[in-house]
Amino acid sequence: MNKIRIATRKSALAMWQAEYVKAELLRHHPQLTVELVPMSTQGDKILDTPLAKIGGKGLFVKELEQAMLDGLADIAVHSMKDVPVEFPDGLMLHTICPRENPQDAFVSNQFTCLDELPHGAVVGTSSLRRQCQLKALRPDLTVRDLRGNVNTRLAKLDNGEYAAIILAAAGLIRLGFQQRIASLLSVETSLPANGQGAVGIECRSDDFAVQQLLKPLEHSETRSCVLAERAMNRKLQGGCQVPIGAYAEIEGDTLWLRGLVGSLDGSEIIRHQLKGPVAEAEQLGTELAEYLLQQGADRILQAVYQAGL
Ligand SMILES: NCc1[nH]cc(CCC(=O)O)c1CC(=O)O
Repeated sequence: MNKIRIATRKSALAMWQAEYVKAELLRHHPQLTVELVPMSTQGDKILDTPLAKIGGKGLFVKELEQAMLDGLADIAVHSMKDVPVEFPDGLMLHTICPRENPQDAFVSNQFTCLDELPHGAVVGTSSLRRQCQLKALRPDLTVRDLRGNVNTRLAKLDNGEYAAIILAAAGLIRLGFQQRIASLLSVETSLPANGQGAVGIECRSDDFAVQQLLKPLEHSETRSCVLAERAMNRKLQGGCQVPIGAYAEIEGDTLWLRGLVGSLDGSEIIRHQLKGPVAEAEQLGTELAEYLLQQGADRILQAVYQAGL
């Protein structure tokens, strides 16, 4: 094995992440040749429809997966947040890299934080999870859909269409837009999405040569956290476009997992948290989901799906 081809989306953030993996691979294996194979996904092509309405899982990953199955690429680099909780036959999530800041960021040219927003202000986000938590805190706000990659979203804010927008801090930081972050939303205010801020690497399940080369890029703490968060989503059977938050932290040998499921208007939010051994990360995620389901999460999610999303 002397060459690795990386399938990646073409957005600036995806290219940054692929370049990061390329640099890490070369740092650990200086003899290796690494090539990027940029491609467009459905999620990149359909720009005029709110994400939640396009439906279908894996909107941002399917084409990359097909490229690996067809032997046109060896690995795919993803934002873990966009990766469905189940994998197609023949492919696996092999590596989870160190997490960037997992928080949501408040970005505005006029206001420094949520509390400063005037009554009825328009806030942009295309995430049902962010919408639900925003409306729970500030029912007066108008949440308006905001699609597009990070650069597009910032441009729409600058056009004056929104008083503020909410984005993942990780994407802004990676692209050098840290100074655009007016403030970070605490995880209590806006519980992140499962996998937010983490980069994952997918490869063919039987490609042991590539898997060997990927090993040094793995970050075991991030892996445990992301596995717990994904196990929660899997049990809830939530796609990436559902008002579900899941966030894990590690303190010593203990994993602390927080989760929530909410209604679109924020009028109802079911929250719970669990602590347990890091070694049982996935069981914790499943257990937390079971608790949320008992508390009525299934009823809330059914209502979300029936709203035609
Ligand atoms: N859904 C798009 C997406 N996928 C990953 C990130 C940010 C980076 C990350 O979470 O790793 C974003 C943008 C956003 O949510 O603002």
